[in-house]
Amino acid sequence: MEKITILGAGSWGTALAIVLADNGHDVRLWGHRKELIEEINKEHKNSKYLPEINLPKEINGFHSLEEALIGIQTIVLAVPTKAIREVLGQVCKVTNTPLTVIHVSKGIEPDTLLRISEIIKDEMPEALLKDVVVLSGPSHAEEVSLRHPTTVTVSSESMEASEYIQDLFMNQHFRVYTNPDVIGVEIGGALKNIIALAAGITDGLGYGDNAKAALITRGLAEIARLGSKMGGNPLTFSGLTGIGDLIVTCTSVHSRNWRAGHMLGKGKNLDEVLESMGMVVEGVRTTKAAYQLAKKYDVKMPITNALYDVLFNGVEAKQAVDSLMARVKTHEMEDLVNITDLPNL
Ligand SMILES: NC(=O)C1=CN([C@@H]2O[C@H](COP(=O)(O)OP(=O)(O)OC[C@H]3O[C@@H](n4cnc5c(N)ncnc54)[C@H](OP(=O)(O)O)[C@@H]3O)[C@@H](O)[C@H]2O)C=CC1
Ligand SMILES: O=C(CO)COP(=O)(O)O
Repeated sequence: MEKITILGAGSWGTALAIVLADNGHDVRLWGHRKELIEEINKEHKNSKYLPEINLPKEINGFHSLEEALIGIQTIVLAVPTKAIREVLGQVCKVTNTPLTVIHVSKGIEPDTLLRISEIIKDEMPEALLKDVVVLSGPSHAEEVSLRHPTTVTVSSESMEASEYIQDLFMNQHFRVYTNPDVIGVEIGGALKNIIALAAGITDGLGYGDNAKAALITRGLAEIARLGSKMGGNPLTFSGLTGIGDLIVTCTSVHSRNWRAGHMLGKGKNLDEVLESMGMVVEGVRTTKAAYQLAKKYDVKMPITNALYDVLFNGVEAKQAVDSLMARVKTHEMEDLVNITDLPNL
């Protein structure tokens, strides 16, 4: 049995607390809202984020970060990307113990263009950081908390750390793979949210499955184009953290990004949508970051650019789709195959 503290008592932090509690670990769930922590401890519920679920009584909620970290060597960081620096800053003030940091967030920081493992290294002194491990894959909290079959991948520069985390989480309902490609895993997990927003938009506009299949496929092409230029293994994008997460996020009603996109497609404006969600929609900030990354790496990302125009430049969703369809003709495998090398079929 290990002692683990999860930072962030939202949907995903709470669902992962259930997995770890089911595996017999001593799980502490830290959240910054006192009422929520009291509800977890007294009623074994998290009514805001997973209202249908009764939590295992073994999950202990903490409101004091200092108390939550006493005797702890492993933490799970389950807050939105934009809160990571703030939370880690608080962590570094209240512990002296080197930590294995498992992060489960899916985003990229605009402007710095750092991936989450890079933000963690940037924010924590080396003496406090033992290992960084990312856990990612097609895994909606709503289904994990019901113990429905789910598969994810963990990745770290240290295979030993990856295998340690694999063992912590793995059970009959939650199957964990390892993959040494941290860049590919983090880029796939972050960028699929952009495509999910776009898929929500086309669904909201009333376009059908053809449009969604096109977005998933061409979305994967642009994610893989950027991700491999950044140093990711192209094969990672055909795995759980690439196409796997892209499928689940673009097709599931649980997806916050898809739901936000759906409202945009129905004509709501971005502020109204984010206000009504009450949960993090990572794809919005990540669209900004990916737009900047595409420029930096000189990679074509037409779907990302179109979504950027809808979110930040006031372009109508339908007009953005029309412009994507009217792009100059091209070869499907434009970056992978030199057209003159193709066999003359
Ligand atoms: N939900 C899911 O199925 C999955 C989510 N993820 C990723 O996990 C990350 C978290 O997502 P998710 O759990 O869905 O998000 P939620 O919006 O459900 O929960 C986020 C939690 O973080 C808390 N929080 C926000 N800012 C701070 C802060 N500054 N200090 C302390 N706590 C803070 C929120 O508190 P408050 O209530 O006050 O807002 C809330 O408890 C995201 O990056 C997401 O992409 C990954 C896989 C699956
Ligand atoms: O990453 C997720 C599922 O794997 C969750 O996606 P959403 O944030 O869109 O709900």
